[in-house]
Order: sequence, then structure tokens, then C-alpha cells
Amino acid sequence: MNDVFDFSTVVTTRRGAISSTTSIESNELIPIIEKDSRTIEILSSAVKNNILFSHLDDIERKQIFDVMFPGFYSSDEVIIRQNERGEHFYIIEEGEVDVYINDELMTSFGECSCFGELALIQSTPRTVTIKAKTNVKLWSLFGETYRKILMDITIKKRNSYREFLNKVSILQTLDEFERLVVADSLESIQYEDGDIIVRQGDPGDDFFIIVEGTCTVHQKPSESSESIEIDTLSAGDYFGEIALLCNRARVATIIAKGSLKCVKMNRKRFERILGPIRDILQRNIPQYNSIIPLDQLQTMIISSDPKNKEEY
Ligand SMILES: Nc1ncnc2c1ncn2[C@@H]1O[C@@H]2COP(=O)(O)O[C@H]2[C@H]1O
Repeated sequence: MNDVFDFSTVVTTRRGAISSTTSIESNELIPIIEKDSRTIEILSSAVKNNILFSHLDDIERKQIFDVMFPGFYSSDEVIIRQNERGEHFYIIEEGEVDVYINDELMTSFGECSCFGELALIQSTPRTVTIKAKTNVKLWSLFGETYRKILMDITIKKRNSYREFLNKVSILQTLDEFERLVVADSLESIQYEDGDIIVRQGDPGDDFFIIVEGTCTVHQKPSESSESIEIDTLSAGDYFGEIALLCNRARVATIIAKGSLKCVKMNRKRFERILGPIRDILQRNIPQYNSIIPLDQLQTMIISSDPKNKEEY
């Protein structure tokens, strides 16, 4: 088969039936194809380390999975052909494929693998030919649909975070554009009363800003001592920067007090996007009412600051 979406075959299959449509900013309706939990697991695991999905949270990723449609290829059928324009990205659910460059077999891969991601960025000539080695079931994503949904996610995210980020004091020195870039990089996350968000001594990879609710800060002066509540944080406050700035374990435990809504960004984005406020974050550290000394952290920050790293 080719990769044109054939509605007639899809509606009649049990798995992969169209259940409804999703609407995006442009009011366009895109069919949603139902997927069972095994398929969702395969799709999630296939895109886990894929850069084109890594900035999406679970809900956004689900939005993309919703619009992926099934394709079936018999053994020896060509799925994509080298030098032809590519419009689709694929994830293999069952079966194996062979990869050829200039008719020479390069490699094979199977279930949970994905290919054709350049088509998600722009329609571009394929760099390889991929042929079904066995009968193959895969899920396809039309590049233009991915781009439209992504644009929609970006617009909605920017609109929903614009006002909030304008009020976060640590971001005040950023200009409007820089704040929108912060909005793009945020993942929203919800906690219930008593949830431990970060734990003293654990490694840390995320920076958090509180959107709604409060949380308490706890510290143990030493491994064997009891934890003491030392602070309360609320909407607009941030936490988690010390582990990232100093490349060290968390210096405090943060626990949700009631239901708590946060946004977070991972280390990579923190380093890329919050560079302009790094100095302010650093300067604020000694102001914490900490029962473990934080002043020696300054030297660690200086040595872990990329600005101070020698080039090799
Ligand atoms: N009084 C405090 N002392 C130390 N850390 C605090 C305090 N209040 C809030 N925090 C935050 O608690 C976070 C725990 O994780 P980090 O060590 O990455 O970064 C820490 C700070 O952002």
C-alpha cells in the first residue's frame, strides 16, 4: 500500500477506528484514530529519545499519537524510496524493515523503531529506501499535521502562560520574546497533598515554578537527623535551581501542601533558555533561610558555569 490515508479500511477495523476529530486553532478538523494501550506503549517508547517529541508533555504527545493512522505493508513492499519527497513519519508496531542506500542493504530494524522524521520538519527528499522485510504494521504521521498541531500547542501554551510568566519576579529582567521562549519550554505538572516533588540528596534534573498552590521546604542538617520544615513557597516562586546550577544533589526536600500546580523545565532547556537570569538565580542562593550552609556552593557554581569553562 502507499501511505495515503485510506479511511474505508480504517473505519472497519477494530483497532485503529476513527473515534472523533481534534480541532486546532485554524478550526481544521483532524480525525482521531483510537489506539489500544499496547499501541500507545509502542508509540511512546519509539519516540522516547526522539528530539522532535522530547519537548512535548504527555498530553501533547497524546495529541500527536491520536492523529497517527495505521498502515500495512507486505514483505518486500517499499515504504519510502530514496530521493522521493517524504511527507510522513513512521513508527513500526509489528514486523521488520530493511534500510537501503543506493540499493545496498545497510541495516534492518523492527518493532518500536521510527523512521522518516525529517518529514516532520519539512517535506524533504528521503535519504534511504526502506522496504518491508516481513509483513509490517506501522503508524504514520503526516508531517503537515504534526507541524499544525505543534503550532497550535505553541500558540495555546504562549497564551496560557503569558500572563502568569509576566508576574513571576525571577523572570522580570527577561524581555517579552525571552518570556515566550520560556513558555514554549514549560511542561505543566500537577501534585497532590503530601507528594514529594524533590528530595534532599537525590540527583536533580528539573527546575520548577509554582503556578498555583503551596509547598513546604524541608531540610535535614545531617543524614541521621530529623527533617525540619524551613520554608513555604507559593505561586510565582521557583525551586530546583541549585542542583542544576551547581551540578550537585538536591539541598532540600519540597513537599506539596494541598494540590499544587507547577511548570517545570529540564536541565538542557534551563541551561539554554534561562542563561540570561543565571546570575540572578546564583545571587539569590545565599538568601535562602537554609540550615545547611549554602555559601560554599558559590565556588561550585563558578566552576560549573559554562562561561568559566576553558575551551578544549
Ligand atoms: N531555605 C532553602 N534552603 C535551600 N533550598 C531551598 C530553600 N528554600 C527553597 N529551596 C529550594 O529547594 C530546592 C531543592 O532542590 P535544589 O537543591 O535543586 O534547589 C533548592 C532550592 O531551589
